Parts: sequence; structure tokens; C-alpha cells
Amino acid sequence: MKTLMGKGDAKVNTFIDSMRASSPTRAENQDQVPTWIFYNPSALKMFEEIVYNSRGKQIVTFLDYDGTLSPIVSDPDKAFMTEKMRATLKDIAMHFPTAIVSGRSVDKVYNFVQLTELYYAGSHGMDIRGPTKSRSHKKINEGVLFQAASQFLPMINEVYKILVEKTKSVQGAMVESNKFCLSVHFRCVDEKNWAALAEKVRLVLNEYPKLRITQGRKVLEIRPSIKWDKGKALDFVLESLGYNNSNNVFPIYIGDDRTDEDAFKVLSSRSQGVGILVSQIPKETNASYTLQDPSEVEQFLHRLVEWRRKSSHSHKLYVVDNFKKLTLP
Ligand SMILES: O=P(O)(O)OC[C@H]1O[C@H](O[C@H]2O[C@H](CO)[C@@H](O)[C@H](O)[C@H]2O)[C@H](O)[C@@H](O)[C@@H]1O
Repeated sequence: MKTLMGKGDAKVNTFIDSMRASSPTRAENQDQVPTWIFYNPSALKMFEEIVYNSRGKQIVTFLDYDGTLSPIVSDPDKAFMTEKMRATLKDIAMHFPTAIVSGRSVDKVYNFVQLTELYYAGSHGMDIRGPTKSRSHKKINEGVLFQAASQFLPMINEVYKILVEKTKSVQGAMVESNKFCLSVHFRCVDEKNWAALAEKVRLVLNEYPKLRITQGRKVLEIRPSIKWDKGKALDFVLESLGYNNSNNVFPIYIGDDRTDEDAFKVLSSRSQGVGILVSQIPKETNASYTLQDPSEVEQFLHRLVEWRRKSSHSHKLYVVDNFKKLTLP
């Protein structure tokens, strides 16, 4: 994971190139495309291979939110997913234990997704809630399973206020609170001001050695310096489902961001399941397959539901029964 604590022009230029590359609109180097397709084929084209490899195992789906279930938009508060996606997610959750793993706070991502039957791992996995039966969104708090960084809450709130103040002079800059993490958005800031904005963030964070900065898609993310990330959250959910040391599980993790690479790495080290990167352009990744955008993610999930519906009735009963046992009261 890249940090932004170095000094000097070279470091700043690297940061700006990397920030630009985090949300590109087209492949810079078309020569890379054939190799990329060879090593990271489409999960839709390889669907039969993926489900064949899952045979006899419990599929558990893990889904990032921004850029995976919803399109990337300029205003983070308007990153809505489609009704079609919501319906497909509902179907997916009927057949497989399903978790949303996001940099957003649980409350925010729940407000977008609005499905009580899912696990939610918000704040980059630092806040994990289990499924609830209640339809009231306030009841999502009943399902708290794990909070890795509660002691950092006062510090995060303090830094949020300072960052809002320090960055307000930069046009287009926005600081978002995600409970245990913060996001400083660059998307609406003129590129010529990116280095200055990053420097402001760095100066504030210099005073808080217990926090670290990582980079996402035109965003700097501030989070506690603890060894916890989306990969650890994936492990935690699998463990709470009873698949700690089991070979009978096939996790499918779909995500588009650098932070999702931690989860892809965990899958490869467990030698289990598949990681699917959502990207239209070649990127260095630990995922095995790719999907182009949220509409392809929806198609893939839909095919998974259809495939499960066609497979044996007895298996389906096992899955639903297993899921019920895990639902919190
Ligand atoms: O882990 P995720 O669910 O992918 O969350 C990561 C960040 O997503 C959001 O920012 C990104 O999407 C915004 C809306 O499309 C976009 O404007 C921004 O440029 C992207 O970085 C969210 O606002 C952040 O707080 C999350 O950390």
C-alpha cells in the first residue's frame, strides 16, 4: 500500500501520476491490453471455469461498493447503485452469504444498499456488522460484530475538523468522514492544485503518527495505523461463518480499488476462491479475473444466481439453512 510521507519534487510528481492513473478514462498504453486480457481474463467469459472450480464448496461473495456496485461520480453523496443491481444483490444474498466491503462508513454504505440481509464491513473493514432481520436502518447497529479501531474515534474526529478547516481554501476539495477513516477528495480539484492539497494533508498528518495515509481513486484516505484492512475483514467474515480452516469455501471478491488488493492477496495466500478486479484498463493486480464496470458486475452476479437456481435443490437448502444459522437475532 502506497503512503505519501516522502518529500521532494520527485515524490510529488510520482504522487500526481499515481493519482491521475487511479481513475483513468482510457488505457495509456494499448500494447499492454493483449497481455492483460491473457493474464486477467473476463470473469463473464470464464464464468463456467469459475463455477466449476467452486464445485462442492460454499460460495461467499464479497463486494466493494464505489466503482464496483455503483459508478464513479463526482459527488460522493450521489454514488447510487441501480435498482437492477439492488434486486440482483437481494437474489445473491438469498443464495450465498454476502458482504459489502467498503471504505465508506457502515451507515453510509447501508444507506446506499438498503439490504438488511448482508454483512457490512465499513471503514475499510474496521467496522463489521452482521445481517439483521430488522427493516429499520437504525437497527443496523444491533449487528455489530467487530470494531477494530474504536479507540481512534476521538482522534479521527479531531483530524476531520482540522482537515476541513485547512483544505477549505482549495476549490473543489472535500473531506468526508467515514467514521473510523477520512477521505480527502481530489476529483473536483484542478490538477494544478493537487500537490498543494496533498501537502496540506501531509502537514496535518505529520502531527498524528498514529494515523496513516493511503491512496484510492482521486482520494487520499486517512486511517489508523493498525494492521487491519479489507483482507483482514474478509478473513474475519469467513471465520465468523465457520470457514476458518476449511477447504469447503469458495470466496468471490469483486473490487476496483487499490484497497481491494489486500483482499485479493488474502485469497491468493489462502489459495481459495477468486479475486475479480473491476477495471477497463490494464492495472497491476493480485486478482485473477476482470470485469469492466458495475453493469458487468451485475451481469456476473445475475449469472451466479441463475446458475445456483439451476443446480441441485438439496444444495440450495443447505446454503439457505446455513445462512439462517448465522443471522443475528
Ligand atoms: O471501498 P469503496 O467502497 O470503493 O470506497 C472507497 C471510496 O469511495 C468513495 O470515493 C470514490 O467514489 C466517489 C463516488 O463515485 C468518487 O467521487 C471518488 O473520487 C472515489 O474515490 C467514497 O466517497 C470514499 O469515502 C471511499 O473511501
